[in-house]
Amino acid sequence: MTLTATKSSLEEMLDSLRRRDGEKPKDLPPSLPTRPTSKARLPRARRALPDNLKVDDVNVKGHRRKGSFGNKKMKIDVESPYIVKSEEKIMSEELPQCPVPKSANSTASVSPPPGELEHDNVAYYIKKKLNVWCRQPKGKWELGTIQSTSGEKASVSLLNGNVMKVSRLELLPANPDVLEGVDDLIHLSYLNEPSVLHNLQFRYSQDIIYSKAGPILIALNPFKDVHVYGNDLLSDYRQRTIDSPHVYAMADAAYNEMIRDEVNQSIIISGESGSGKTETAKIAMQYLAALGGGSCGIENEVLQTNFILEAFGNAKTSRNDNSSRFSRVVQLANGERSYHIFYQLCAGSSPDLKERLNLRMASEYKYLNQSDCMTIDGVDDAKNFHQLMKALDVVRMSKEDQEHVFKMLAAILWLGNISFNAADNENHIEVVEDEAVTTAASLMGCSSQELMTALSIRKIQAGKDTIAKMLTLRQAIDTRDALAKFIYANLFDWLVEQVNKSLEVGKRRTGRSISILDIYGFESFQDYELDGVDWTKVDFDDNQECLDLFEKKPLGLLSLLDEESNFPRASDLTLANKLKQHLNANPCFKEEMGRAFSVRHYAGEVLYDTNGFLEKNRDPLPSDSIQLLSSCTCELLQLFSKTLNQSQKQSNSFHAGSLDSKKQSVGTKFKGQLFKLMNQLESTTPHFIRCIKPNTKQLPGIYDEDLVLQQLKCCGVLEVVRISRAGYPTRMMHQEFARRYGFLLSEVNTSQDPLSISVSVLQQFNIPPEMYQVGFTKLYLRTGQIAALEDKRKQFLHGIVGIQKCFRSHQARSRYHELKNGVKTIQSFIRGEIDRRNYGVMLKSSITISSEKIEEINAVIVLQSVIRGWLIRRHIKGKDRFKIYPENARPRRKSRSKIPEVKVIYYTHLIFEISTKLNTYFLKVLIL
Ligand SMILES: Nc1ncnc2c1ncn2[C@@H]1O[C@H](COP(=O)(O)OP(=O)(O)OP(=O)(O)O)[C@@H](O)[C@H]1O
Repeated sequence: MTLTATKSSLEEMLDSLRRRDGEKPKDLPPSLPTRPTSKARLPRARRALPDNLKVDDVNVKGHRRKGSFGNKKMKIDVESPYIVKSEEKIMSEELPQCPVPKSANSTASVSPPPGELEHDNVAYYIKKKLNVWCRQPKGKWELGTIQSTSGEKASVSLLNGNVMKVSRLELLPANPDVLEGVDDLIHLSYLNEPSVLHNLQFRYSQDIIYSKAGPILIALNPFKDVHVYGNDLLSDYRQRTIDSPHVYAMADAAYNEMIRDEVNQSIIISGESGSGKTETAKIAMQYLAALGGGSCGIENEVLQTNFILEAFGNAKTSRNDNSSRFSRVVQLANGERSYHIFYQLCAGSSPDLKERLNLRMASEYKYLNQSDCMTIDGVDDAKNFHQLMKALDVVRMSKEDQEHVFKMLAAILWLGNISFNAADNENHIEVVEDEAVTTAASLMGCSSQELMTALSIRKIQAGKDTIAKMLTLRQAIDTRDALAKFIYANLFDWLVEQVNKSLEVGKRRTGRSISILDIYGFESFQDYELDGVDWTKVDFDDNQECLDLFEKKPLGLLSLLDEESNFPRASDLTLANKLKQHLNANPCFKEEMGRAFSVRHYAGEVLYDTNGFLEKNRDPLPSDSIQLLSSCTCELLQLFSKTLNQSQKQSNSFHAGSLDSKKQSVGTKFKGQLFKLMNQLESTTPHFIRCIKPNTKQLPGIYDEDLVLQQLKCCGVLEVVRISRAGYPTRMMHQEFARRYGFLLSEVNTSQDPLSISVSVLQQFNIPPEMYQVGFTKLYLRTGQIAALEDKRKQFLHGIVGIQKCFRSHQARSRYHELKNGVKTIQSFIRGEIDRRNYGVMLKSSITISSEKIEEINAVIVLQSVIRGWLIRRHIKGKDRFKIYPENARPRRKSRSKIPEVKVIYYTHLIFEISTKLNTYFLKVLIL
C-alpha cells in the first residue's frame, strides 16, 4: 500500500475552501474592513501592567489562572456574560469593522477564513501600515507591510528588511498583535493558514503545547518534558482556578458532562504515528483516575495498566520508539522491533522462569532477529520486565495466570524458529523435528506430532470423505505464522479483558463510563434540519461518498472483496478488475494500471495495490490449527479456540451465506468491529483531541510548518474551526436547558413549558438572536454561549450558597451561645459542689503545707459546720424540713412536713450560698 498524498487533491481542497470563503456566509462579517469608519487608534499591542498585578497571578507555560492579567484569551468576567467590559468596548470602537473578538463568547464578530486582500482593503493596509502575510517563493509565509501597489502586483516590506514584489494573490491579512498567541483559534480575526500556523508556533516556542480549535483540543508534541502535569495542576484544573487549554481541562469537561447529563462520554484522540496519542491518553487517564478515587488506589491501578498495555501493544518503529501497533509478531522491518514484551521477557525473567520456558536470548529467535534492532536507546528491558510483573500483581492477576501468559509468549517465539524441509519434488514440505517443535509443543500442551501435522498437512472435506493434503513451503510458513499471530492477538485481548475486569469497580459504582480512543469523527448537520432549524447552511467536505465506496452493499469495496475471496480461481488481478468495473462511477475511486487503484480519502489520495488482498482477507487460521488449539492442555489456548468458535457461530447467524458457511473474512470482521465501535461511540458525547507532530526527527524545539499544516488539513481542523464559528456546536434539549438554567429567571415563568422557559432565559440574559436557534426539540447555540451561561449559573449558585452560609452561621452562633451559657451554669454549679467536697483533699494533694496548717484547716471546717448549723437552725426550725426526699421515699407523716418542695430547693440554695461565701473567706485566710 503506497501513500501518495497528491498535491492536486490538497490543492483542490484548499481551492474549495477559498471558493467558499469568497461566498461569505451572510452571518459573518467581511474578512477585512473595506473602509475605516473610525479615526480611533489601533489597540496597543502591549498594555501596561495593572498596578495590582501579583506575580503569582501570571503563570508560566500558558497556565492562566482565572481572572489573571497577562493572558491572551479575550475572556473576561463580567456581570452579564453579554455585556462587554469598557476596555473591550474601546477595542471594538477602535476597530469598528476589523473583527477583533469582544470576548470568548462573542464569536459572531469573527471573520471567515482566508480571504485575499481586496482592492479597497489594500489602500487601508498601506495607510495604517497593517501587517500582511506574504508567501515566499518556497511557500513559506513572512510578515510584512504593503508599501505600494501597481496593478495586480504589490511591493511588500518584510520584517527582515527585504522588499519584494509579489502578486496580490500571495498576500493574506495578518491578525492584530493583540491576538498573538490566543488560546483558541476561533478567536483569530483571520483564520488563514499562516495565521493559524503562526499562532500555534508562537505558543509552541513558549512551551505552550495545548491550544483549542473550537471544540477540538490541539496538542503539539513537545518531545521533552514541559512540566505541565502533576498533582498541583491537576487540582487547579479540578477547582477551575485554571482554564487554559489542556488535556486535564478536556477530561474534566468529559467528567462533568457525564455527571451532569448522565450520558457516557468519549475522548477521541487522533493523530499521526508519533504525534503523542498514547501519551495524551495516559494524561487523560491520570486525570480521570485521580478524580475517580485516588483514595482507593484505583489511580495507581489505572496507571499500572498502561504499563501492561504498552508492553504487549507497543513496539519500536522508525517513527516512534513506543508506537502502538497491530500484528507485527511475525514480520519486522530493519530499525524496528516487535512488541516490547518479547525483549523484556528474554532480558528480565528469572533463571527459574527461563528454565521452565526453555528461554534464550532475544537474538536467538527468528521472529525477533530478522530486524537489526534489538534494543532501544535509554530503555532497560530487564528493568521494565520487573515493573511489568509488579503491574500484573497490581491488577490482581494470579501467579498461575502470569505463568500461562509467559508460556504463550515463549511458545510464539519457539513457533517462529520451526523450520521445514522439502518432502518431495512437488514443493511439499515436512516439519523439522528439533528443539523448536518440541519446546513449542510442550509449552502449548500438545504433542510434537500433533503440532507438526497441523503445520504440514491440511484436511479437506470432499463430500463425506476427508482428504489430507500436504502443504507447500509458503502454505506451511503462512500456517505457522497465522498460528503465532492468532495466539498473540488473543492473548492481548484476554489481557485487556483482565485489566478491564480489575478496573470495573468504578463502573459498578457510577454505572457510567468515559472511553478514551484513537479515532476521528465528524459532526452531522442533518439533525439541524430535522429539528426545523433555519440556519445558514455551512458547506463542508462530507466524506459520505468515500464511506459508501467502502461499505455500501452489495457493491461496496468490502462486499466485492468478500465475494471474490469466495471464488477458488479468483486472483488479485481479477479482484482489481471487478473493483474497477463496479466502483468506477464513485467520484472517490480512480482506476490505475494493472492491479492498482486509487481512493480519494478526505486526507488525500491513496494508491492501493491489490497484491495479496485475497489471501489476507480469507480467514488466515485453517480449521486444522483451530482443532489443534482446542485439543491443547493449555487452558488459555482452549479458551481462545472456544471464543473463536463462538464468534464464528454468532457471525454466521448474522451473515448467513456471506462467505463460506464457516468462515468470516478479515474485512467483514474488521467492519463488524468498526460498527460496534461506532455504535458505542454514538451513545456517548464525544470530545476530540488532535495530536500534532511538529517534526519527524522526534526532537524538541523544531516546528516544521509544512508538516503541521498538512496534519491540520488532513484531519480538517481548519474546517472544524470555520464550521464552529458559523454553526451551532452546542445543542441541548429544551427540558434539559430549562431544568439547568430555568431557576435563573428573575420572574417566575407561569407556563412551565420548557421551550418558553428556555426562550425566557435567553432573553433575560440578552443573548443576541444570532447566537442561537430554537428548534422543535432542542436549542442550538453558537460556540461559547453555554460557557457564558454556565458562568452565570455558577455566580448565581455562589450567591445562594453565600446567603445560606450567612443564615446558617447566624443560626449556629445563636445556638452555640445558648449552649455555652447553659454549660457554664451547670459547670459552675458542679464545680462549686466538687470544690466544696474536695477542698481539704485538694489542698493536701496540690499544696505543700505544714501539719499545723492542716490542723488549722480542719479547725476551720469544724468552725464552718458549726456556723452552718447555727445559721440553718436560726432560720428554720425542725430538722425534717431540710431533707430532700427522693420521689418514692416521701415521709409517711405528711402532716408534719408542711414545707413545699420549692422551699426545700430555696433552702438548699441558701446553704450552698452560705458555704460558698465561707469557703471563699477561708481560702483568702489561707492564702494570706
Ligand atoms: N505531552 C508530551 N510530553 C512530552 N513528550 C511527549 C508528549 N507526548 C508525546 N511525547 C513524546 O513523543 C513520543 C511519541 O508519543 P506517542 O507514543 O504517544 O505517539 P503516538 O501518537 O501514540 O504514536 P503511535 O501512533 O505510533 O502509537 C513519546 O514517546 C514521547 O517521547
